[in-house]
Amino acid sequence: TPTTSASSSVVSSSDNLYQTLGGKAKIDEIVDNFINEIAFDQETYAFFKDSNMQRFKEKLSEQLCVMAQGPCTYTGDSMEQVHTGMNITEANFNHGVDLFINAMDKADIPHNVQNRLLNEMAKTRKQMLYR
Ligand code: HEM
Repeated sequence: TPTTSASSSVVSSSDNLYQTLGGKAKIDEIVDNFINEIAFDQETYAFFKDSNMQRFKEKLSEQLCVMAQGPCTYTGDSMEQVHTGMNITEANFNHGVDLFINAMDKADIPHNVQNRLLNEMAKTRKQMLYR
């Protein structure tokens, strides 16, 4: 815990990401924007054409809340289970991340905060690629 004013400048990277993002309302806004990005993107939409987007919306919101250390429980399937059979390439993944960044931009999430969430998401990358 920072005890001096000199160290208070680093509090923004050790505070609660969920709160910094703006809680559940902001996460849901990002998820709505992301689904809109997917709907208008041929490459990524191809993966989702048979998906239940209402379920995706709920589970992704929970997952992001957990990744941001929010007060949520993830009730979906494991990342390996869900993405197996899709053969997601690194290019597909990176393109999906670009759409997610657009979704965060449209929700007015500052870039330093975006990077913190992206960093958490990147940790699960291996569970999704080439499966
Ligand atoms: C860090 C990045 C990602 C995260 C955190 C993530 C997370 C999730 C979550 C939470 C679900 C819902 C699980 C459930 O229904 O139980 C899901 C489903 C899905 N994801 Fe991802 N995902 C990521 C990347 C990707 C990428 C890059 C693609 C494809 C390009 C993709 C394609 C899908 C599809 C198609 C579904 C729906 C599966 C179905 O219809 O059952 N995901 N993802």
